[in-house]
Order: sequence, then structure tokens, then C-alpha cells
Amino acid sequence: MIAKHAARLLLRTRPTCAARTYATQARECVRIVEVGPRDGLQNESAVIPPAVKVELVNRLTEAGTEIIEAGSFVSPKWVPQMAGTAEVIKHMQRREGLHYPVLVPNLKGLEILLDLLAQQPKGEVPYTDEIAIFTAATDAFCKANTNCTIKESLERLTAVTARAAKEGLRVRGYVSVVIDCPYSGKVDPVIVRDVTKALLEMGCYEVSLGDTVGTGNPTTVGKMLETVIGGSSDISPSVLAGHYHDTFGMGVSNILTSLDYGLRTFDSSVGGLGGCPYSPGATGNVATEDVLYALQGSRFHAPGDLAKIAEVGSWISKQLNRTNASRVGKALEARRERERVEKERERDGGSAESVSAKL
Ligand SMILES: CC(C)(COP(=O)([O-])OP(=O)([O-])OC[C@H]1O[C@@H](n2cnc3c(N)ncnc32)[C@H](O)[C@@H]1OP(=O)([O-])[O-])[C@@H](O)C(=O)NCCC(=O)NCCSC(=O)C[C@@](C)(O)CC(=O)[O-]
Repeated sequence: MIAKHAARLLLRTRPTCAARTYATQARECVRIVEVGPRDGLQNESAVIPPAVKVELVNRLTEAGTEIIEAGSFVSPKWVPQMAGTAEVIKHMQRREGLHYPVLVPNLKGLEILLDLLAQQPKGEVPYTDEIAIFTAATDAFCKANTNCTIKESLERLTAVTARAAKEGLRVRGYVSVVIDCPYSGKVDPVIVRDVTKALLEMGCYEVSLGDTVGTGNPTTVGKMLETVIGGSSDISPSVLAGHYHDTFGMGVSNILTSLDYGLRTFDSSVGGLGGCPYSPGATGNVATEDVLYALQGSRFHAPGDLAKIAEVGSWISKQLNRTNASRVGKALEARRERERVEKERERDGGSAESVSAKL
């Protein structure tokens, strides 16, 4: 009985930054959930081979990322880009102490994951210790994304959460369209609060609030957070995360605002990858590089080596033949190129002609 209670508490406890982060930093730790391999790649027009996804996860791990959403077990008819997640989680490098959540929409997705976990050779670091489930703050978006109403999705997710908990998996929840819905317009923050509460009550250790279309700004995000955590609400900011798409360039500002409201976990996407297949026009998540740069020198520490993560952003953008959507990533790309040219100049004895001949 006590063991069961302890297990339940553990499932409710969110994974922290790795211990080494606390040991070396006096600053307050901010958790970054890297969603590029899932939220980012799911929206690319091309279906990316699992090998590239594996390399992306591995490069992020090498760059010091601690939590990486590795993919999703959704219907491949709905989101073909996420086919191959089984291959990804089997072959990616998995480090003890790091976390690789995967998104599941229903019991079928969870069963696929549980089968994989059951087949995993003993003694290996588990493919994952966490699933993410998702619903929305409007029926219109929920139907477009998962073919059911909010109420139906909460019923579906209650069963998923119960089964995941029984199997020892932690569950993280998402609420989409917390500011505006592409189908039904302005969203009532009271609904965001109620859906968040329902996800927490069913057993999610944390709920990520998604500005799916990226129209939020510090005022609207602040008002939404005031309703979700203020007044008579018993929701603590410590169980919330911000998931802000950067369509209007407000992602970093919205994170800074959310820090003022007490949130300490944010989702971001290397190279600003992504968007949402059911939210036409929405661009990717706020870029991880931009978030790390914004927090530099502040009282907050976020894990990850900015220079290395920026290189990952440049690499994956090239793989996808797309423009790097991170402003910081692009600036660092330009700096690396300048440094390369300078090095070449030094090596060639400073001859301007030899350098310009090569450019
Ligand atoms: C939920 C469903 C499945 C309902 O879709 P449905 O069509 O109502 O499902 P169904 O139960 O009738 O099944 C239809 C077919 O899909 C199969 N199927 C059913 N489930 C699965 C599964 N898990 N894995 C693999 N296959 C599955 C099922 O077996 C069947 O196959 P068939 O008999 O036709 O051959 C579908 O709507 C779906 O997969 N939706 C996912 C959409 C999605 O991935 N959206 C993006 C993620 S959410 C997001 O990005 C927002 C977020 C989280 O980032 C936050 C934010 O920014 O807002």
C-alpha cells in the first residue's frame, strides 16, 4: 500500500533538471522541454526518415538538452510525419537521468508504446518514462485535431492516464489554443483553467498551455495565466508550462511574462521548427536558441549549451531545406561563418586576395 502510494507520488513528481545543473548553478533552474523532434517535425511537409530524427535527438542530447519529446504514436493517416517513432525511440541514444517523452492521443497509441517497452532488452535505459497527452480549450480545435469534443477527449484521456500510471509512466498534459482558436476565435481563459484542472485531476504531473496559433502577447498571455492560477483557482504555477508558438514573434516575451507569473517550465523547438497541422499559418514553437539567449545573464539558468544547440538548429534546417527560424540561430550562423573566414585568412597568411578568391 505504502509502495503504491510512493509510486503514485513519484508519477506526480515532475522530472527536475539533472542534478549537475543544480550543483553548478546558483541561479534558479528553468526546465526546457525540447519539442522540435515531435511538434517541429510533425509539421514539415516532407516525411523525414527515422535516421534523421534519431540524429536530431542524439545531437540535442550531446548539446546538453535534458528533456526531449522524441515523437508521437498518433494515427499515421492523420500525421504521416510521425510514422517511424518506434524506430526513433529504439535507436536514439538514451542517457540515464534524461527524459524522452512521447505523445499519445488514445489507448491505441499507449498500447503500441507499452508493447515496445515490453519487448525492450532488460538492463537498457527505457525507451521512455513519460507520455504526453493532449486536448484543447475549444471543441472546434479538439475535433480538428483528434476527432472528438473536449468532453469526449477528457474521457478518452482519463483511461489513457490511468493505464499509463499503472505501467509506471509519468503523464504530462497539453491544452491547445489557450489564447485564440483558428476555427472559433478568442478563447475564454475560464475554459483553459477548467480543462487544465481536469488534466491535473486525472493524474498529469504538469500541464503545458499551448498558444497553438502564436497570436498571444504578454497582455493576453498574462490575462490567461491570471485566470488559470489566480482568484479561487487552486492551480499552482509550478505545475504549468508555457508552450508558445512564435507566429507573431512574441514567444520569448510570453516566456518572460510567464516567469513573472511563476512558471518555470517552457517548451521550445530547436531552429524554431514546427507549427501545427490543424492551425493554418501558425509557425513553429519559440526557438530554443532564442529562449537560451534571452535567459543569459538573468537569474534563471536553463540547461543546454547555446552554441552547440544553435549548430543543431543550423544542421536540421539544412536537412529540411528550410530557413532557420531562430533569430539567435541565424546570428550565430553568421558569426561562425565570419570566424571561419578569419581563420582561413590567418592560415593563408592574411592575403585578402586568397580569401576573396575562395568566397
Ligand atoms: C486521435 C485519432 C487517432 C482519432 O482519429 P479517428 O479517425 O477518430 O480514430 P479511429 O479510432 O476511428 O481510428 C482510425 C484509424 O487510425 C488508427 N489509429 C487510431 N489511433 C491510432 C494510434 N494512436 N496510432 C496508430 N494508429 C491509430 C485506427 O487503427 C484506424 O485505422 P484503420 O482501421 O482505419 O486502418 C486521430 O485524430 C489522431 O491521431 N490525431 C492526432 C493528431 C495529432 O497528432 N496532432 C498533432 C499533435 S497535438 C499538437 O501538436 C498540439 C500541441 C500538443 O503541440 C500543443 C499546441 O501547440 O497546441
